[in-house]
Amino acid sequence: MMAIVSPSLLAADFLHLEKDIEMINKSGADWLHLDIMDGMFVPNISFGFSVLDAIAKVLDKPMDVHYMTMRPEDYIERTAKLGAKSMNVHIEACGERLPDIIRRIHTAGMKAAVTISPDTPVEAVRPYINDVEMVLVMSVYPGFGGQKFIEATIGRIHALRNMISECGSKALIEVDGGVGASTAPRLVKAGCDALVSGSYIFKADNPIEVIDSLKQLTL
Ligand SMILES: O=C(CO)[C@@H](O)[C@H](O)COP(=O)(O)O
Ligand SMILES: [Fe+2]
Repeated sequence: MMAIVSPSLLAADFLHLEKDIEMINKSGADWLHLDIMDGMFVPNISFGFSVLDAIAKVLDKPMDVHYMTMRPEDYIERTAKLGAKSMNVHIEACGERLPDIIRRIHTAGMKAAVTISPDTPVEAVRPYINDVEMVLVMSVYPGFGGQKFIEATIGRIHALRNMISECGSKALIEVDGGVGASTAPRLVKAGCDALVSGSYIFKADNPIEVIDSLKQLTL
C-alpha cells in the first residue's frame, strides 16, 4: 500500500493561496493538512474560518484539520460544515473532555484523530485507541513549520504500531513535523500510514514531484 500524503498548507505562499490549492488539486496528495493555532495552546496564531471557508470552495481533496487550540470542541460543527474529513485534537488540550469530544466529532460526521505532542507518552492514547480513526504523532513541538525532526519519534511510532495491533485497533498512524527525504522512508518503515509534510513540499521547485516521491514509499 502507498503512503497517504497530507501536505501542510502552513508552508504555502499565503499571498497566492489559490495557486497552491490548484497545485494540490492536480497533485497526487491524498488530503490537505490545515493547522489551526490559537496563541494559547501553542505560542503562534495561524489562520481561521475566513481562510478555511475560502479554501473549501476550491479544494478537491479531503481536509485533515489539526487543531492546536485549547478548546477544539467549540469548532466541531463549523469544521463539519466545511466538509472536513477529520478533526485532529490534542490530548494535552482536551484532558478528561476527550471521550466526549471524540463522540461529538463522530456525531458531526467526521473522523476523529487524537494527537500527541513529543513529550506525551504514547501510552496516553491507549484508552482511546479503539475509538479513534487515527493517531497523529507530532515529530516536532507544535506551533511552527520548518523545524527539525525529533529522532525519538521513530521509536514512538514502533511502540504505537505495537499497541494498535495488540488492541486490534484500526487506527491509522499519521506523523507531523520535519517530514522529508531523510525521515519519510524511516517513518513508513516504522509503521506510519500517513505523512504530513509542509516545507519539504511547498518550498520545493517541483512540489508535485515531491508529493509523488512521498507517495512511492510503500507501507
Ligand atoms: O502542525 C504543524 C506544526 O505545528 C505542522 O503541520 C507543520 O506545518 C509541519 O511543517 P513542516 O515541519 O513539514 O515544515
Ligand atoms: Fe499539523
